[in-house]
Amino acid sequence: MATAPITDNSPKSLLKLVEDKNDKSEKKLTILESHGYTLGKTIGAGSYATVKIAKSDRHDCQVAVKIVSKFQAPGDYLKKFLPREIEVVKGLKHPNLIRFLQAIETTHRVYIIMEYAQCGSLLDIIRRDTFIDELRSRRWFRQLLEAIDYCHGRGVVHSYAYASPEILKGVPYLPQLSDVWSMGVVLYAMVYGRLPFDDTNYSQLLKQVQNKVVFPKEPNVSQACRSLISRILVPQRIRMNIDNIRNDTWLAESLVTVETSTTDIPMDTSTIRNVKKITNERNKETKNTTDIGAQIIDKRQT
Ligand SMILES: Nc1ncnc2c1ncn2[C@@H]1O[C@H](COP(=O)(O)OP(=O)(O)OP(=O)(O)O)[C@@H](O)[C@H]1O
Repeated sequence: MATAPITDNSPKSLLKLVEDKNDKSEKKLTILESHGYTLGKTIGAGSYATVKIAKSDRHDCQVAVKIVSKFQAPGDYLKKFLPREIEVVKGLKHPNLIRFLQAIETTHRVYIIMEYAQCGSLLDIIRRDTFIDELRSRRWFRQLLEAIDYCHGRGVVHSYAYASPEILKGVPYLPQLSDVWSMGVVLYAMVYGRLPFDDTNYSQLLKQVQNKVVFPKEPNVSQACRSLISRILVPQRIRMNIDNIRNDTWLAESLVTVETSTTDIPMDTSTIRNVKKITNERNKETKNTTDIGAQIIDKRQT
């Protein structure tokens, strides 16, 4: 009895094709995909994490995904500091702070989903522009001030990597005033594009922070701005507080010029984030005990 040859069009091979198709559509989704996130390119890397951009179906926008590998990050960071940071940032909702959206933990990784800052970190912007002109510095410093004030109001102190003299000396200190010191360091870093103190050597740093702050000749920074910095970078008993700063002449100066300027601020939704890191790597332990990872996003005032 003659038998029909098996051709490519035979039911069997068609069936095989269908099976292949099914295999593809049933491909296992990654954990992020199953939560509605499609990962894109890498946009940055920190000490323990890689940060990638992603498209979120749920939020219908781009988000940043911080991916912490459990095999690379130290135990203390994973068990103590990271969970604490997540707990704290969950409760913070302010227009000048990067919004925390979700944390997902798997056996291998922790994913932190957050608002995406289009222009990267403040460090990225300083690196790109060498220093930040006073108009932008003033606007961003105001936003920093309001964000920090908001955090303080919620009992959250954000001690940046820029430790105040009282923290370096290990004497009793007022956390809010230490944050003010750190803000002074950030303002200095913005307008000069460098740090006021050399933090590579602890004993030198300790000496420097107790001396009068020194200003370089270049770039040219206004007397009013220098005066503000030099009233912040002083011992805590004479340091300005947030309310004093809010009413400072330099900071209170009108923003009208900023809003109408055509040359200023090339970015529409320019962002500052991660103000804590304009510097060399610092003592992680000190930083992680207090750091809430404040990130500032500039939602340009209109
Ligand atoms: N929400 C975000 N939007 C845009 N870029 C981001 C965001 N979060 C992080 N990045 C980018 O990824 C980089 C690494 O961020 P990450 O938070 O991991 O580390 P870091 O805080 O800068 O450094 P470290 O962890 O070493 O202190 C940042 O410097 C920034 O360029």
